[in-house]
Amino acid sequence: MPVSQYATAAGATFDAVKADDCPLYEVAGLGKSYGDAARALDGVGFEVRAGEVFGVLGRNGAGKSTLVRHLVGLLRPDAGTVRLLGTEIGQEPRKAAEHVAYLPQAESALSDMSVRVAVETTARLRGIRRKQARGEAARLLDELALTPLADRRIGRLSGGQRRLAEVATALAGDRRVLVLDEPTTGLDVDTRHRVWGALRRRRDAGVAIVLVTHNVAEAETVLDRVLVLRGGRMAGYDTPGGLKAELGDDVRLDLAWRDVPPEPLPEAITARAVMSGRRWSLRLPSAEARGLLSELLDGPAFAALDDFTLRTPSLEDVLLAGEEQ
Ligand SMILES: Nc1ncnc2c1ncn2[C@@H]1O[C@H](COP(=O)(O)OP(=O)(O)OP(=O)(O)O)[C@@H](O)[C@H]1O
Repeated sequence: MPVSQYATAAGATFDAVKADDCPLYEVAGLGKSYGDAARALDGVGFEVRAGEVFGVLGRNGAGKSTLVRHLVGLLRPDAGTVRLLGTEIGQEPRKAAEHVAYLPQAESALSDMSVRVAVETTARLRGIRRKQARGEAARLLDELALTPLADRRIGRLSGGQRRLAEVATALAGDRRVLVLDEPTTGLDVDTRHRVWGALRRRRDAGVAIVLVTHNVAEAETVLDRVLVLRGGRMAGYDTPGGLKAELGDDVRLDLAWRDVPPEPLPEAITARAVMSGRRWSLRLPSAEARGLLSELLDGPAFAALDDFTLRTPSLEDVLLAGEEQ
């Protein structure tokens, strides 16, 4: 298999499969049930290539964690196959251990270590020599602004600080595949952006990143391709732009009322808006949205409006689309 050298932001180099070579992951017809419950995954198939951030999106219970646990060899499929670098993962579980860094939703194994020791130890376990591991840990902590917390025990950090330390350990050791389940949960906005930046740099260095996240609006800036899961089935598989194009020329109209919404309102609004207290939101064809908005702005309802926005669809709208129809 042809390989080429990529340098990562952490300073190390390693052989990574080129983006246009064979995919790192090939998943076909994946199915999984937990006992008698409905299928957690059904007929899921996709590829993940080097040098891309591949997003797995979906609502709670859609099957995202079940899917990534298959990618790292922690679950065996009931149906279908998961291939990593051409080999079926169940037949060679060591391959995942060798090439993939996995960040689960909750990581407790590292609680007793300091941040620095956890990152260094993870790098060592991933085959990096002691001196290099020390250097890599220092660079990683610096990159993620964790240096001030380097000597604190992970178990004694705040929830967000702990999550960031766990992200740092996932990035240690320059793995060619990162499988990250909700890496930014609990992180503040600056820290989330720092993590997105770190992921982008690794993607640019040829690393393949599988990313599960509920921070869809932000993740959109980093995602190259996306798999949308709904009830364990594939509801979309494309670039963010391709998925949004499927929504046609629809736009989203968000309305925030000062107090109680006035009556009467156009039925086109009341019948279709998703209402969350004073905030209403609806997706509709752009021409209709413009008409409705000017009707609202010209009528008595205008005085009751606190704010409104009319915008083109986002990836969040793609996720919402199946629920609204
Ligand atoms: N260990 C388990 N035993 C039984 N059912 C499970 C188990 N783990 C998950 N499930 C079920 O499988 C389905 C998919 O769960 P999964 O955790 O993969 O969803 P998810 O998309 O990761 O959700 P979330 O966004 O809430 O993390 C859900 O219906 C869930 O209840």
